[in-house]
Amino acid sequence: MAEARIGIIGGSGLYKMDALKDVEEIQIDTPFGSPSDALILGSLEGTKVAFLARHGRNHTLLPSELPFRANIYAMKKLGVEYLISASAVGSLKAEVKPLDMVVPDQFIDRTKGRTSTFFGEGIVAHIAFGDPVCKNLANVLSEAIASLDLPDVSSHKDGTYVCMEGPAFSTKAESNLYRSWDATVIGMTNLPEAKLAREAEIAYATLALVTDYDCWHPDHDSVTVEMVVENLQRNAINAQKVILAAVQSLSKNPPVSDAHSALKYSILTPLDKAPTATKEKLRLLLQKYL
Ligand SMILES: CSC[C@H]1O[C@H](OP(=O)(O)O)[C@H](O)[C@@H]1O
Ligand SMILES: Nc1ncnc2[nH]cnc12
Repeated sequence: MAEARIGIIGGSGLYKMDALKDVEEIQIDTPFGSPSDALILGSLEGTKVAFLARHGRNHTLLPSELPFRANIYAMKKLGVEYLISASAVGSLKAEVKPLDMVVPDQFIDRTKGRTSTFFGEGIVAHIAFGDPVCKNLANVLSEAIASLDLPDVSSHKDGTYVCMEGPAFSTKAESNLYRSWDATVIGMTNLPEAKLAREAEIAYATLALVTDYDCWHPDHDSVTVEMVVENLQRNAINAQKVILAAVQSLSKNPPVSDAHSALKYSILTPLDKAPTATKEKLRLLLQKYL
């Protein structure tokens, strides 16, 4: 199987990477079903990367329908060690404007019943998730933004991403509640991904691309898809520049990441006592520890 150390998951508006060369589409089967779409393997200025359109290339999957486990497992199968998520978000703070970029360091989970673990069926693991994002990978993203001159874009290092269930946007009461929690941005996808990436020992960080002020701002209309789409195109162009700069940095100086050994002290079940079928299903994640 072809390999890439760096993975990119493109969210709303980022369905492909224009600069990818020598592209190969790979249909990957996983014990958790099929990913959102074929993974696209290609070269970004000489560095091999794997790209996946989170909602499918034609945006056919709701946030609640995303096959998060299959997506992360497929990245792992290709050898991905660093995973960059590009995601559209609403802003919960006046100073974080549409077109700005945020590299969050925290998440709040407001999803409902999404499967966010590979474990179960006889193998119990509890990963540490106090720092849900790989700090070193997040720094690479922040430095990549800083290295570029992006008109009308301010960059915000750190911040809290509220992950809501959707697909409807928030009520004003909810939006103001999240503001009272000092949250920075809101989206519908990144938290299950971050958890599963950590279980798969993949360093994960988010490039959050602001499209709107959600519905709390007295001087701005409440978010609509039309409003989001208006900003997505410019965000997608900027995001590709940032990702390219980040990939170049990662290929020269791949940072250490605690995520790469996240399972070391997390598995409670003695693996010699665990069901063979589950060990086989999770072999890709567990092989270092078997
Ligand atoms: C099109 S607005 C709502 C939609 O956009 C974000 O998706 P992604 O994180 O994949 O960029 C948000 O989470 C919602 O899924
Ligand atoms: N306001 C918002 N709420 C949730 N997800 C979003 N994605 C983009 N804008 C959003």
